[in-house]
Amino acid sequence: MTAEPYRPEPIETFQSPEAFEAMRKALAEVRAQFGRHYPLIIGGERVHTQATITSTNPSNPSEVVGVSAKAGIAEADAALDAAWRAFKTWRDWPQEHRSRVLLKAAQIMKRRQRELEAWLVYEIGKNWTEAAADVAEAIDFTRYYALSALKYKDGAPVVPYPGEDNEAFYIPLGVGVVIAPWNFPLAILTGMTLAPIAVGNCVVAKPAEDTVVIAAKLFEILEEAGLPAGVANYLPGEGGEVGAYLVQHPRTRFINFTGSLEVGLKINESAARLSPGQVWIKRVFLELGGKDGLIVDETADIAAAAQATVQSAFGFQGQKCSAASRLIVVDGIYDQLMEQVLDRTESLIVGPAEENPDMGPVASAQQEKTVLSYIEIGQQEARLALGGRRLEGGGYFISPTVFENVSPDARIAQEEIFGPVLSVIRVPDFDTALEVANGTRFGLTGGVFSRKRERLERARREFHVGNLYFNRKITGALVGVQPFGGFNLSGTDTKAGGPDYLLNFLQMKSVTERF
Ligand SMILES: NC(=O)c1ccc[n+]([C@@H]2O[C@H](COP(=O)([O-])OP(=O)(O)OC[C@H]3O[C@@H](n4cnc5c(N)ncnc54)[C@H](O)[C@@H]3O)[C@@H](O)[C@H]2O)c1
Ligand SMILES: N[C@@H](CCC=O)C(=O)O
Repeated sequence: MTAEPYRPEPIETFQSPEAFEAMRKALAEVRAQFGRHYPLIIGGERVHTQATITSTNPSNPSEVVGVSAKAGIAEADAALDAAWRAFKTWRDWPQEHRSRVLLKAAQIMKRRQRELEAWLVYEIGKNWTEAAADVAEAIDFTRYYALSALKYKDGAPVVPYPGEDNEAFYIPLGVGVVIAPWNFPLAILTGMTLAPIAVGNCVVAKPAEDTVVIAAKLFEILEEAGLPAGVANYLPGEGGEVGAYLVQHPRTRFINFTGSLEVGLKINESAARLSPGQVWIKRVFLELGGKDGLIVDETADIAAAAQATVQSAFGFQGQKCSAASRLIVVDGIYDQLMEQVLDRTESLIVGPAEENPDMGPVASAQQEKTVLSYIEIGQQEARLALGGRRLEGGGYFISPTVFENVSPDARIAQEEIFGPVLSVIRVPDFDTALEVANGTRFGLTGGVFSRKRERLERARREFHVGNLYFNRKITGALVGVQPFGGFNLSGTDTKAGGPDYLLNFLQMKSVTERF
């Protein structure tokens, strides 16, 4: 098999007239397809249900982007059956053949890049570049896992032993359940689905309720790429119902979950309990929330720090697990830095995602409610320096919000808000900054702006997060370049897009023959 070596896709910024025009065209074409129905896909069959999920445009919630079928318990059982049937053959496909299907899927995504971006703009309110980053990451995951899978095909070396023929090789686990969030609804769903599939497993995938249409597009692409029926089953439904059912099911072998801490803990507990008839210990991978801190010390490049802060805090309206939600500033440069942070934040344009503003709407009515409730809490705990308002317009628009004088143990400094709200904490020195940065129950991303080598080296050792960045923004990990996943209650540090990720979905078998 010949394939280009893996390299991350460049992320389109739409500066060229060609890219700009292509995106305008894609937006118009996608808009013309609003309101379509998407059935479940179980064992390759289209399954329509009485119940449905309606996906709307957060920039204008009266617009229906699409409607999906909604799985219940019967469909979940059927999907697990279909996946186990498909597993009987998929597990034995030569690795090159499996990888080839994924490489083809990546190529189809690339051909449909602008269209997929347009769906993301409409369905979840990403501006064009954020949508482009999501699609590029989906392509990256697909190619990276397709190629990484090849390294396991010949098993692992073992030490020779006299009189015996010994070998150790990898086999897939079986059928797993993928439960995805809405915030990277293409990239994360693609990565969590295709990693296990790449090495011979089959999955039942439940996308988030708010992003069923872009998920349906992924399944169209997998089918077109030649993935056999039943290997990946598309099963939108309610998390608390069908998601919870799949998690506890005795025939679920592993659970690949990305989402909130609250749901992740429920899943962990449920999966740990043995269901009647279950003959394995479920593997559970949880990638959860963050309360990510960015430290700026008195030696930092202030303009660069201000720019990175605003990008990290407000990109995709702060709805990234990696978003900077705490800015921890050492006293000496506080006023200078804050002047620039506030200036930059104030100049951000918020509006319908289709118009490619700096910030679109938050994702849903529920998100809007949660973020506004934290803004209210913030007004009691700290000083509102900027924003703090719902904006005019039909969508879920919230102004980028900055709180100053935030105490390290305030709720807005400890709880994940998952919206455009930045808490600024002033500290006397770098030692305190590090202590504050580590002072939450999470440990996902973090950053330091400093020109002092010894401080960067100390942070390298002591800043306890899965993804640490120096002198740059703290979002936008690239597949294969920055393996992604957090410590503490941010999850199981599964490291999506990392060199060992696929091992999570394999088990090693050792066979000895006495000569
Ligand atoms: N660490 C990471 O890599 C990462 C990446 C993206 C998002 N996140 C986190 O995801 C969260 C935002 O996403 P969200 O709002 O979609 O999260 P969520 O936990 O509300 O939902 C995630 C998924 O779980 C399903 N679900 C809900 N209840 C369930 C239950 N009882 N059993 C099984 N499934 C259930 C939902 O339907 C959805 O598909 C944030 O906390 C964010 O930090 C983490
Ligand atoms: N991997 C993404 C975040 C995913 C979670 O929301 C980043 O690095 O910014």
